[in-house]
Amino acid sequence: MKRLIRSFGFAINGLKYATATQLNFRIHLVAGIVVLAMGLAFHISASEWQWILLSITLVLVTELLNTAIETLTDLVSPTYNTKAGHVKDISAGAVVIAAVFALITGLIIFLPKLILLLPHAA
Ligand SMILES: Nc1ncnc2c1ncn2[C@@H]1O[C@H](COP(=O)(O)OP(=O)(O)OP(=O)(O)O)[C@@H](O)[C@H]1O
Repeated sequence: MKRLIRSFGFAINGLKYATATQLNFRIHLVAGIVVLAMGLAFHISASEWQWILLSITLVLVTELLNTAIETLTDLVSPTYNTKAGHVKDISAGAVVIAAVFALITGLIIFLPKLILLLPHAA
């Protein structure tokens, strides 16, 4: 049990490090909170919540893995190296794919609800 709590503490340290050092992670965290608030405001359905939570999780997890890969790359290859550049670019590409997925999901769920709020939509 003590070991489990210790491991959890290390994981929390990782989250703190990513939040403190990565602007993109902070931006995605805030975007996730805004989307959660929108979900509450629009009373979205259980299946819509599942898509939203999956999207937020996917973006934050890829951001964290990207940060870990960037940090490891800097450690292994502090000077310029073409392969190190590819590793970072590929890792950043994974974040972009997750973010596009999240954006499209958000548009599918919230755009019709936002359009209904427009004055002429009634
Ligand atoms: N050691 C390196 N060798 C070759 N190219 C590199 C190296 N480090 C970075 N690059 C190139 O510069 C880009 C930006 O690298 P950087 O480490 O600044 O990532 P970043 O996404 O800007 O990081 P951060 O999230 O910290 O702002 C990489 O995607 C890669 O193309």
